[in-house]
Amino acid sequence: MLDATGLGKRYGRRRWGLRDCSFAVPAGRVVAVVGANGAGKSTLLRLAAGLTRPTEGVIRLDGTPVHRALSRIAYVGQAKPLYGGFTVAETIRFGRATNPGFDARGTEARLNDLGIAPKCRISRLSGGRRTQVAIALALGKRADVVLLDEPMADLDPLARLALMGELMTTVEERGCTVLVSSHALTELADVCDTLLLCNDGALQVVGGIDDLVTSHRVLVGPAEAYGGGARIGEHAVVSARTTPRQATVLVRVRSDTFDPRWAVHEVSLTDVVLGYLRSPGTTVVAGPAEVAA
Ligand SMILES: Nc1ncnc2c1ncn2[C@@H]1O[C@H](COP(=O)(O)OP(=O)(O)OP(=O)(O)O)[C@@H](O)[C@H]1O
Repeated sequence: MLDATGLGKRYGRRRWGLRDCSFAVPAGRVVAVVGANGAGKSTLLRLAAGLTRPTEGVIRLDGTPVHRALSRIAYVGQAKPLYGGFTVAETIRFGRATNPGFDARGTEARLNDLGIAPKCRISRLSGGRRTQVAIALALGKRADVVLLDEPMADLDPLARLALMGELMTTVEERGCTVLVSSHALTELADVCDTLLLCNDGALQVVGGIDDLVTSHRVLVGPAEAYGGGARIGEHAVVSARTTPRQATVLVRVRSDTFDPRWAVHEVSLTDVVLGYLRSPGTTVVAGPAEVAA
């Protein structure tokens, strides 16, 4: 279980990168960490990696503060710190020398499958190839928690699919927990089961993606059917977009009963994320039991 209580990180004297952040993610989950630019995603992942200490609160892995559990955590940040002068084979040897239990053979095989030969020099690889090496090294560590910050940013569509497939296989085989921060919501929806949505330095939504998708609907109807309130019937309004003629409203549903003036649409992860990002004041935070369900 990776859990945080009252977690916060302040940069300098006044600027909070993240504040009052509490969640609990059981082992074996694949977590989408999403939010606007500057929302606090990288800060959260660096705190989870033990690379930066919290200003307040705590983040633990199975009850131990993460900075005392570093051998169980693998992290790939946005800057991929590989030695340009090393070959891929030397990089793998370095991984084995610095991480007990490192899967050198599996890492080499994984990179070979991607067409990255052991003798390739890191400095000669493209940005996307370097990302693939960095991720292969992180997975080779056989860690209990894998943290990937924007891993898809410089991967082509096929490489993104391959990465998502690899993450699913790794989680199925090893039961580890994966946190992936990304703006690629469609790819995340295919592989992630849990959502952590950061908004302006706070955790706005925490929960199981299936639960979130089944408990929300988009209602489309005539503008006069929506009075601008916090509810439509018994359903809680998350956010609304209106034109003089039409209202499009994301609601958190309370029942199957809807005013017949509304066309009711099922939602995707993207609909949920965009709806909450448009409405920073609306928060949904599931307890550990709900995330675990
Ligand atoms: N080292 C730092 N020093 C000062 N402020 C920082 C530092 N790192 C992050 N911040 C600030 O903390 C806030 C959160 O930044 P963070 O990088 O965690 O956001 P993010 O959600 O990962 O953004 P992006 O999607 O653009 O990568 C921002 O306001 C950012 O300017």
